Amino acid sequence: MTDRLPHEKGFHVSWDQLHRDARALAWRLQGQGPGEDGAWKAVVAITRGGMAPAMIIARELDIRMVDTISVKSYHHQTQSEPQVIKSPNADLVGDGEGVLVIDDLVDTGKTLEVVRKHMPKAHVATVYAKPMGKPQVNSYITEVSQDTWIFFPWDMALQYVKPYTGKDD
Ligand SMILES: O=P(O)(O)OC[C@H]1O[C@H](OP(=O)(O)OP(=O)(O)O)[C@H](O)[C@@H]1O
Ligand code: HPA
Ligand SMILES: [Mg+2]
Repeated sequence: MTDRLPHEKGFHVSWDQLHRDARALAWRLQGQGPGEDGAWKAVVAITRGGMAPAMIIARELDIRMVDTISVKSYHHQTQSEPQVIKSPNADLVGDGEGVLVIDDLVDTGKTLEVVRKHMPKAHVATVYAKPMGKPQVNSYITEVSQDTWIFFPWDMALQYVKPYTGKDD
C-alpha cells in the first residue's frame, strides 16, 4: 500500500474533510448533466475508494441509480494492464452518456483509462487528483503533488501524538 511508491509527503484526509470535498464536487456537478434540466442519469462508483464519495454525491444530487465498476491492477514482474473484473449494468450505463463515474482520486490515471474505454461518454470525476492522472478526469476538487500519498479516513485511526516539546508529562 504505502510502499507502492516512495512518497515524500502525506496528505491525511478526515471523514469530515472528505464529506466537505465530496459535497463540493457534487455542487460543481449539479445541473451539468446532459438531461433537459442538467440531470445525471446514474452514478457509477469505482470500487472500493469511489464508493464513499459516490454515496455523498448521489445523495446531494438525488440520484437513485447507483452501480459499481471494479478494476483490478496487476503488479507482477511484467506489469500488465488493469482489467475490469466487475462491470456496471449495461442497460443502465450504455456508452456512459449521462453517467457520472466517481472515484476518490486519480494518481497515474491507469484505472480511469480502463474505465473510460468501458464508458467512453461518461463524465469522470474524482475528489483528489495528481498531475499525471489529471488528463483522465473531467472534474476534481483538490490537486496534490505526484510525490504525495493521500491517506483516506477508512485507512486511519485516531492515535496519541507527543507534544511539540517531546515531553509526555
Ligand atoms: O490512477 P491510478 O494510478 O490508477 O490509481 C488510482 C486508484 O488507486 C486506488 O484504488 P485501488 O486500486 O488501490 O483500490 P481500492 O479503491 O479498492 O483501494 C484509488 O482508489 C484509485 O481507484
Ligand atoms: O495516494 C494514494 N492514496 C491512496 N490510494 C492510492 N492509490 C493510488 N494512489 C493513492
Ligand atoms: Mg480505487
